[in-house]
Amino acid sequence: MQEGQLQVSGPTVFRKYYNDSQATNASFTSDGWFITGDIAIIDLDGNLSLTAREKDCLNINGVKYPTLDIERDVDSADIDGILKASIYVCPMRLPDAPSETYGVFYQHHIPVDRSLGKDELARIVATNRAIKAACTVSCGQIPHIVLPLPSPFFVKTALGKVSRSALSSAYLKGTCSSLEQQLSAAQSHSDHAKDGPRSEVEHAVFDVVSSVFNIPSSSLHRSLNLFDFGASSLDLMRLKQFLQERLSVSDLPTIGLLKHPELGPLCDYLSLLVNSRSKDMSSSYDPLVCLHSEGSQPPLFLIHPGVGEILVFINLARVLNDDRPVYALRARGFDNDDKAFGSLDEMAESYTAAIEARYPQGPYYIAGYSFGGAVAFEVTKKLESEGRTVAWLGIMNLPPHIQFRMHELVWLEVMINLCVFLALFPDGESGSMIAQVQEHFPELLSSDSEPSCATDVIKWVFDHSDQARLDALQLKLPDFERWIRVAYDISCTGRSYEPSGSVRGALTTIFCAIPLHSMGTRKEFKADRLSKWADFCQGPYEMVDVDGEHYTMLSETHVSSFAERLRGAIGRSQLPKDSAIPRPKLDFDAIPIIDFSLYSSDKGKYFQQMQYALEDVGFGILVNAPGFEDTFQKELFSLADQLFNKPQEWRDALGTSTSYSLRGYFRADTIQGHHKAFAEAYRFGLEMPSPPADAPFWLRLHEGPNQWPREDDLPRFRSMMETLFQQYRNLNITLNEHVCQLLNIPNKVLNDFFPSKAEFNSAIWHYFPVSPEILSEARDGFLQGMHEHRDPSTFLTCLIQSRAGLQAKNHAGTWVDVPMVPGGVVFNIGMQLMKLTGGKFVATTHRVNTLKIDTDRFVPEAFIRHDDF
Ligand SMILES: O=C(O)CCC(=O)C(=O)O
Ligand SMILES: [Fe+2]
Repeated sequence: MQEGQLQVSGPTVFRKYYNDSQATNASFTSDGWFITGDIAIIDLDGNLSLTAREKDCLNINGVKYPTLDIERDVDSADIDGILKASIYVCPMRLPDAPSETYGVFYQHHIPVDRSLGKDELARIVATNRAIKAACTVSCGQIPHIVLPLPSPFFVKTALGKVSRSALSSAYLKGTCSSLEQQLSAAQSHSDHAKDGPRSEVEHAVFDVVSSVFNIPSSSLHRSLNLFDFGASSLDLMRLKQFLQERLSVSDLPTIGLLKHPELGPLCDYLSLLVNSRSKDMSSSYDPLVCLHSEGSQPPLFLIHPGVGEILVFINLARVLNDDRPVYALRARGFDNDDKAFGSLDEMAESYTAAIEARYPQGPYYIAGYSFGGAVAFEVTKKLESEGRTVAWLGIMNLPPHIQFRMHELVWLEVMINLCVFLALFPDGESGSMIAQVQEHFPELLSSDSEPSCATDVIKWVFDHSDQARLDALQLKLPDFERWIRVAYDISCTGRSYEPSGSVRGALTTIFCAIPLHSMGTRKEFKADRLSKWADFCQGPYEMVDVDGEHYTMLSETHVSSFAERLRGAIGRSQLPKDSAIPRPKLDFDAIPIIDFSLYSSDKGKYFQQMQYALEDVGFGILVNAPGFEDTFQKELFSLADQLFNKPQEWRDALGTSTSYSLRGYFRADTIQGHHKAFAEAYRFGLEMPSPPADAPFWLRLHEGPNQWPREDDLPRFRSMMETLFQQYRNLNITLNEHVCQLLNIPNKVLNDFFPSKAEFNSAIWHYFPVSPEILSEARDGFLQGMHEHRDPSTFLTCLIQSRAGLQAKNHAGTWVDVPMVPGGVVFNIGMQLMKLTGGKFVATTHRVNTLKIDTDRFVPEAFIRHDDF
């Protein structure tokens, strides 16, 4: 049972649109069935269910793009000059075009037949350009037309929705051609002024690009990216050939195109190439080719299959749509005198280094197609052995043991495989091709290495390939020959490859397609071969069936469904990632010091350090945090010093025993038992009215009027402490947002729960220095300043300290000193935040050790819902 297009016919079905043969032709099959536009399924009992609307999707070369998604993306781009939800993406088919395209129409007040002023045109051109860019980013396809139209064009259907087909057909009928012409003239004028071609070579490049991609030159500009507007591997081959002809360059390196997908840089590169008349413009070998440059998530790295090229990933990168850049790794040996890699390990070494250099911070997402799967496995192990996090490893239809297969791959077969891969023979004819080649070159039978007659064989096969396909690929004999050599060298590296070791943390996904004939059925291939990956994964591992066969799983037909499964797998990798990685938490021997100003100058580094502090240590010291300058801190310490130096009776008069809410002064060294500490404190918070006398004590804790010393007794004390209090609040609110970014949740989530001011309190601690009298009470290197504990706080706890003395316990049980850094703010995680993050952030046990305190230590701190003291 399969879904299909619902077509209806019968006495109750209308037979044509009145006076509109174009609409009729578009909506009826040639034998008179009405194409409803619904996708439906009929079950075994004959029940019909509608499953989707076909017309809500664009169908470009067989790839479907939901129009609503594109509209939503344009809406969220907040483009000047359009109202929210007033934009319609309308599929259309131009006369004689092989595939559908689309137009974008939005509501505007100008009538279509009026001639417009210069400024008005310029505004609309800017809006249209922004819409075009947003659409192209959204679906990878450039709209055929973007037009503002007045409201009468936006006809509603019986269901009250704007009819997209009415918009398309109004456009196709030429109803808005005067407006279209005015805009197109204005646009090409502005393109020229701003961004258009600047030299002869550039004009030539624009012309060629325009004809290869069938886009008017007027809509090309230097910042357009070939991949973003949907270049396929075939397009690139054609582009290369046309550029070579037009620029009279005999051998334009493919890599030159792959590395300069933006028109501007491509023009610069080609200008240099032409001007220097040099054939060799490719720089030294770099395996990475960027196929998609945008996205907020870590990049995906894709490793080439046995043929060494990465063209097969271009479509995948185009439809992946996973908010992450995509890089492909291309084998060595295609360009200049580059030599192929001598071993799989050398290859993995080189790719690992390139990946690390491009994206040092990780985590890594890596996949390999066919032979590339084994390389991806080796790269993953190398990264993990260097302590890096690989979140996901994807292996596309390759078992771990490949030696037997690589030995099967004699030279002849490697060559034929490349032909199959490039579709140089009609379907199903590769077997007979092998037989024919063997008949012509009997010496091949006994040869598993490259035969002496290789050049003749290659030429013979080339001559017997599908010439139309060769033309379409623009593949010339020397390129074909070199390619076969690279592919053969790669397959040789696999002959001695023995998998060993295992992937530690990454989720490993094995994508299973229909295997090559010699491997049996998919079921057998999975059970006998692919499942052996389980022996090489310590982390989670899964098998995912995909559409198509070994060589077609990424083809135009299957690439969308493959992309969907790949996205799913990457998505799953994020869940078990943290629990699966056996990186021990609390494995620290120093407290990280983080420069807050990195947040502006190098966000990546800032978050990397923050992540380590929150996930692995539970503690950190921020320097350059706004509002905590060293001079400000010093004044606070000096005021604290003055407060605690007042006579005992003066301090007792501000004592907590006289405050319902326990605000004020108290001595911790008079407490008996575990909580006894050689310290005293002054507690305060936001000014609050006295709680009712009958309120239960737990509702009164820390909420009430402060017991401030008199201003003339201790000038500036109150105002400085109130300022500090504000600064802590502000810092917490900022850090909450950073925490959200690390947790990958909307920035405001934590601040939405940030408590009202009343629940935000402060204390100033005064720790007594070690003295001969109390020294005898020390046990195991510890004398109590504050007992060993974890904070109960829900948000980051922050404090400033005048001296060292605080210690945090690592996983080995060693106490690590939290150093005193002038102008620093110590922050740490409490148990609530640890629980809220499922243990991602760690609440670390800490204490204050009087043995470390040689002279009075003052600590004004801030806490939120923090009543453990
Ligand atoms: O005074 C210090 O350094 C630490 C204080 C503390 O851990 C707390 O109040 O929870
Ligand atoms: Fe604490």
